[in-house]
Amino acid sequence: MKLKFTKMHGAGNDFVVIDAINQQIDFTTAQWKALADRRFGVGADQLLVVEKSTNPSCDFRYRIFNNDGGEVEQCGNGARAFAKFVAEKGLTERRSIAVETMSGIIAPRLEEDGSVTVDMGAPIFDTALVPFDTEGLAGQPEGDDTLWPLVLELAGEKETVLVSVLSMGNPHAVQVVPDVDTAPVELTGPLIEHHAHFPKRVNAGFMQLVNRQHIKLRVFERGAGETLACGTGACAAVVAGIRRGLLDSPVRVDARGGELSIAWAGDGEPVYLTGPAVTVFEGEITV
Ligand SMILES: N[C@@H](CCC[C@H](N)C(=O)O)C(=O)O
Repeated sequence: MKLKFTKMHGAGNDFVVIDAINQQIDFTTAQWKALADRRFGVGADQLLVVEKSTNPSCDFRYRIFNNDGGEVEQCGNGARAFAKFVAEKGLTERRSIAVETMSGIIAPRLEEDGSVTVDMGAPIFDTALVPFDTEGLAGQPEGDDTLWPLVLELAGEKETVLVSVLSMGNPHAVQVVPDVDTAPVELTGPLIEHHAHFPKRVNAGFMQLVNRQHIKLRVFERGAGETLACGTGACAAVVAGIRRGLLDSPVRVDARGGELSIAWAGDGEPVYLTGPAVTVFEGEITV
């Protein structure tokens, strides 16, 4: 079967975007994985699928598959690419759309300057919903109920890292590091991703505070490894920093592939993610 696709990126987090409204798609996990493969396929951190929604208050349904073939709940940079894709393909005339995802409705809006702002919904702190199993963990530090001590096993040695645990529709564990360039992202990222206390695995964020409205961030993503940017990771890091009293909204987030901006007014309020969405090329592949 021949499949038409568009290669896009958002601050270097790259995607294969597929119109499943005008094409019939019924892929196995192995086929998703093959398409995302950087040597044998097109190559992408995530595959994004555009579908019709059955929810009358939504314009589209948005499905997300990680590079490892697994379907996941949310993707922030992908949401910006999604909004640009449906506009460029003429699938909608609207500049603001409501999009059904596995973890609720999000609302991307195309800005005049070409960037996209997404209402990502409110962060979730209930550990059962992240999901995060707190049984057997040592006591939490005073002041923030989302901060947890996580014990990692590194070459037989135990090391405790303090992580803020929350969900942006998908699970995140964010820690503050002195310098993102020397942070042990490749070493501890996989250990955090697969930590036994996260039954659905987790995205591991490493943030460096530059000032109260500016951070640097690296994210070791669940199912994709370290990416050049992670939109939900940026939302989670800023929410964690504001809750810990370290940051003030809005916050500029420097990822390795570009700059994002995050605004959040506090508990119960939605997080707004603004950043670029770029079309790289169109293609057709036999799958
Ligand atoms: N790159 C994304 C997040 C994609 C999903 C993530 N790897 C997960 O498994 O939850 C973003 O921009 O948010």
